[in-house]
Amino acid sequence: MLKEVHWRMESQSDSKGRGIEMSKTIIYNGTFITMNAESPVVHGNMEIEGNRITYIGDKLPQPLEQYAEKVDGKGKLFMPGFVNTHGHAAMSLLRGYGDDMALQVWLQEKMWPMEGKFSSHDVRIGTMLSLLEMVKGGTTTFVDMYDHMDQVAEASVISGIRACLTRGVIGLCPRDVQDAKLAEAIQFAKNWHGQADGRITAMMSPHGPYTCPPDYIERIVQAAHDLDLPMHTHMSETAREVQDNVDQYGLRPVAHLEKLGVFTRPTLVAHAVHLTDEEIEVMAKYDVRVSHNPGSNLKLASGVARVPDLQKAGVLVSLGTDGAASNNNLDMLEEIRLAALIHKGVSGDPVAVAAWDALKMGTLDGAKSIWLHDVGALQAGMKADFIAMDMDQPHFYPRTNMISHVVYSASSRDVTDVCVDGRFIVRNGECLTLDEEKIKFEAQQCFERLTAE
Ligand SMILES: CSC[C@H]1O[C@@H](n2cnc3c(O)ncnc32)[C@H](O)[C@@H]1O
Ligand SMILES: [Zn+2]
Repeated sequence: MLKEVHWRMESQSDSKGRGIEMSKTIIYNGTFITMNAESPVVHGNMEIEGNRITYIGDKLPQPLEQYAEKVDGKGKLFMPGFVNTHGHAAMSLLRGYGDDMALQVWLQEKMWPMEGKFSSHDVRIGTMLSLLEMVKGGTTTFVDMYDHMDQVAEASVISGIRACLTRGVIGLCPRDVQDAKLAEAIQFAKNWHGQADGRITAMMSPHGPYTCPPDYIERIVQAAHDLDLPMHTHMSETAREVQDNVDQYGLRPVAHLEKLGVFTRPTLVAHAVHLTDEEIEVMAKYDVRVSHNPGSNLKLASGVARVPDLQKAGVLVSLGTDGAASNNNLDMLEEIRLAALIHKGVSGDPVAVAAWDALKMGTLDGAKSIWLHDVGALQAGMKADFIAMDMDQPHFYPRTNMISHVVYSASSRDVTDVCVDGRFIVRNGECLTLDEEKIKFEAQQCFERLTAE
């Protein structure tokens, strides 16, 4: 499954026999969306040394021949890779298995029975299928909450992607099972946080307030304190969830999680669709970050999150796909476009989420949402996580506004190259690190075995 890819630094001599350190890469003659508001689009060159961008601008820091790798950027649009801030990668095995259902029915009648049969092999293959789709579509960082997380971490390392991973725990089980799941989540975080040159980070995750009893959530918060890790959870996804929370605990989910101390840790919540003005204020006060999942929320008929109100209140909002069983793809360009479109439609305000804001949610704000402060923009000093798109397509003409073209016209099929941490993992549309044919074949086998059992 793992393709051998060799990366070597070239060392050469110049005409006078002096050694030249050929360790840098230059992308020349390109168009770059930087995500820096002061110079959002740059025409010129980007220099990379190791895993960092060392220069971006219209100059050439050193003569072209002195670069170890030279990439002709003509006809290519470069931008930061997408940051998918919520998902369950292994669920791509259940793509198309339960459509046109509301969340609770979908979970209880379709997903949970099938997930109960998942082996660690299934999680590995499902995750690899998702990784292929994500990297080929330009995602360079993803968040994943699931079970058998060692498989997810190993697959992520093999693929070369950047990942923020968490063993999600559901606490609707006897105390000894709760204990075992929490111990597993702690061990996973201890083993993997900071691994792969820092490409892997970890969080602690109660699945949601409706699947974890209050005392269990408190214990998970304590573990997050002990490990100094952030929290990630589903929250206020459906109106029914909010009403059930009020009926069971006398509080809406935000007050409930606040009471349990969740927001004393840095927190990223997924969905946050059903919020009051007061809840938005509380979230802003605690700097709670929101992963907005418009595709999944529309498909499960959960509603539309109050993104413009959250942003006005100062809440950092990013974008996630959720799993492929509720989306049904992992295409961040689609989420970016949906974010830019649905909030205009719902509010009647054409700038409710403008193109630039949607693109920022899918890149720079996504990175910030998971506390990565050197990812998400093309700028000297930032990590070299970027993608290239083929601009020589009809839908990129005329050359009016490249940001508009990416948000409103582009497709994930336009992504040609993907670089994470200074290493190309997709070139000319082909994933260099994962064996696509083998993974597709094995994913089909997993699905057939799961549904035959
Ligand atoms: C404990 S591992 C993750 C768990 O989450 C389930 N899941 C997938 N999508 C959603 C969603 O939109 N809301 C709530 N829970 C979701 C998945 O089936 C796994 O069991
Ligand atoms: Zn989810």
